[in-house]
Amino acid sequence: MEEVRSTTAWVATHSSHVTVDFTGIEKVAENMKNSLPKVEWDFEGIHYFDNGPLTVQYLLVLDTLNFCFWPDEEMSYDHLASGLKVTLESDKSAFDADRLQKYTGPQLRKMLNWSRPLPLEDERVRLLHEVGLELERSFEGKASKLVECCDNSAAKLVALMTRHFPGFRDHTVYKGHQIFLYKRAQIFAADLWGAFKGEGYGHFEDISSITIFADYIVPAVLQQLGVLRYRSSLDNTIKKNTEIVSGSEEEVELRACSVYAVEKMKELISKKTGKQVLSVELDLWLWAFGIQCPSLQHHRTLSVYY
Ligand SMILES: Nc1nc2c(c(CN[C@H]3C=C[C@H](O)[C@@H]3O)cn2[C@@H]2O[C@H](COP(=O)(O)O)[C@@H](O)[C@H]2O)c(=O)[nH]1
Repeated sequence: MEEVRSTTAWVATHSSHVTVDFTGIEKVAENMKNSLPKVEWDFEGIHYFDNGPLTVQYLLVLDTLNFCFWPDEEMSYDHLASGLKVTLESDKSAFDADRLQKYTGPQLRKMLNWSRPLPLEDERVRLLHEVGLELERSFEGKASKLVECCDNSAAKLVALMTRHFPGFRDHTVYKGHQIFLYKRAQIFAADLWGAFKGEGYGHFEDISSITIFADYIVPAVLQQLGVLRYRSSLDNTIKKNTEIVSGSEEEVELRACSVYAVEKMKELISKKTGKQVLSVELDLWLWAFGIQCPSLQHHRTLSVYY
């Protein structure tokens, strides 16, 4: 995760389209210092949970598919989480590694109770197959084995995920430098931590090492809070819902500056309160705020990473 931290900081100090506003960070930190808002994991009540290895399998499948909902206005993360939950409740072997390798687009639609093609459906199917195959080859088909290999380290888990599953390698090149964001790999660690309440499969000694998960909701919230400022051309692009190309300077800056800004916010809140704040806690608060704000306009990039 050090790579995520240092490379996103590099983007923030070389950015052309997005600026991190330290006065904005100061204001948010000042507001938060007296009442650190805690958002419960699964505040929506949409996830599968049985306190065992099947929950780990569920979360891995969920985060394999946890990207790009916006092209269909009615599709959202909630549909995915609850659709997979219902599927697993009615068929406990639905996410066995051999079955993951065989799903088709129409079968995935059925799982999510969806009648039209899903956004990036072929990519979703390909990534499911990839995860099933590698789980079978290296982890006896079980996501729980993968987690057991990590010695209660979230950093090790992210490293293992990105080593074994190419679809989780969320990195890019910006102004000649390799930038790491690792959104879905980190969110998998955070989901385990949240679901198991920091115990069992969710026990990570270094949960403080993970950063926020750079998606399309958090940058929009940060802009609304005055923490990020956009150049007018980027602002117009977002307001007009014009697509931003994956890997473009604008896209990388939106994501990387979000990670960097929340790291700075976290340091400031910790300094003001004398208490350790986690990026994952700030992320959940920002994200929950964002999805409850339907007028929030976010950037649109077709991507399998977020
Ligand atoms: N930064 C950040 N991004 C997150 C999440 C989550 C869900 N986390 C669950 C874990 C525990 C909680 O109870 C949450 O339910 C999804 N996303 C991203 O949002 C986008 C979908 O948005 P919309 O189109 O409106 O459904 C998409 O990029 C998706 O990947 C998060 O926590 N943090």
